[in-house]
Amino acid sequence: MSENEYSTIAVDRRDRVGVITLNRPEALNALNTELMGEVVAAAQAFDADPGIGAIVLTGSDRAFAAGADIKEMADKTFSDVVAEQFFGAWDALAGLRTPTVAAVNGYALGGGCELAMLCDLIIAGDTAVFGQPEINLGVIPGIGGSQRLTRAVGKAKAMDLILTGRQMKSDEADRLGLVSRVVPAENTVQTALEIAADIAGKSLIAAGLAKEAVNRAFESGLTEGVRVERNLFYSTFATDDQTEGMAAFVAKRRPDFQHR
Ligand SMILES: CCCCCCCCCCCCC[C@H](O)CC(=O)SCCNC(=O)CCNC(=O)[C@H](O)C(C)(C)COP(=O)(O)OP(=O)(O)OC[C@H]1O[C@@H](n2cnc3c(N)ncnc32)[C@H](O)[C@@H]1OP(=O)(O)O
Repeated sequence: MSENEYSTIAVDRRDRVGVITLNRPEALNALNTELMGEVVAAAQAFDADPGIGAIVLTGSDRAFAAGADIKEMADKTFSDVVAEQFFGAWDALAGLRTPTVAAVNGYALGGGCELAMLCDLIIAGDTAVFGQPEINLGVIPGIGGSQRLTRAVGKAKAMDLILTGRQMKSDEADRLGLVSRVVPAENTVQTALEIAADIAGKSLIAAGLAKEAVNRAFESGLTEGVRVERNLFYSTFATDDQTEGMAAFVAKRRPDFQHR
């Protein structure tokens, strides 16, 4: 779809940074099937564009996303949700090569917190609140929240947040390592754009390999993870970017990465 054909998101491009803004303010950016489909379509389009080196995902001042759309789920049955192909959308986001940066102000709850945790970096405004309140609805996190939150903050805090459904403010999220940085809410998006532009100025190949290596830590034991990292490191020496990067340092000049 072209950038102006989306109805639940706004899509923008700032040089080498793709920007996706959730745009369902009437429902605090609740994640319904239409919105998730559009987010994935826009993100995959940016991911396929060699001119894009990073993707920023953001919402409004009041809400990044207040969760999956409860009104869309309320009448679903066990068979309905088992049959839904909804999870494919989330798997597609998790599989992006391009580094992703979530810029979070306001509510990131349930699926909203899970969506932020699918991103590689989370830049939180000081008004951001995170949580997995699904238990209040008689359900549990369903898109990785119990897995990614536990790996991010540890069992004790994850159990606290998931069993009580409480909200966690940005300072606690920062202390626990759930978020990358906390900034004044008025600076959240601009800071995320600046960080994304910084990443987009690196070698796109090296950034993709670095992302794969870090994510492998979620999937492997230490020995296997170090082995994978080592092979990915070796592979950087097959790229022109490694040659250019190291030659630029020696010559005391900025590298001109060509992403190959
Ligand atoms: C994904 C959909 C589809 C597909 C089917 C397949 C199902 C299986 C796949 C889905 C798996 C999902 C897994 C996920 O882990 C599950 C969840 O995310 S469950 C939802 C978790 N989130 C919440 O429980 C938060 C709910 N919201 C609130 O508690 C409050 O709104 C708030 C955030 C504390 C803010 O409170 P207030 O400031 O008082 O604002 P309001 O409550 O009045 O809200 C304003 C307006 O927005 C509507 N709204 C808010 N949150 C949601 C939501 N999650 N879904 C739908 N609508 C929401 C709210 O109803 C108000 O609208 P209005 O009533 O004025 O029309």
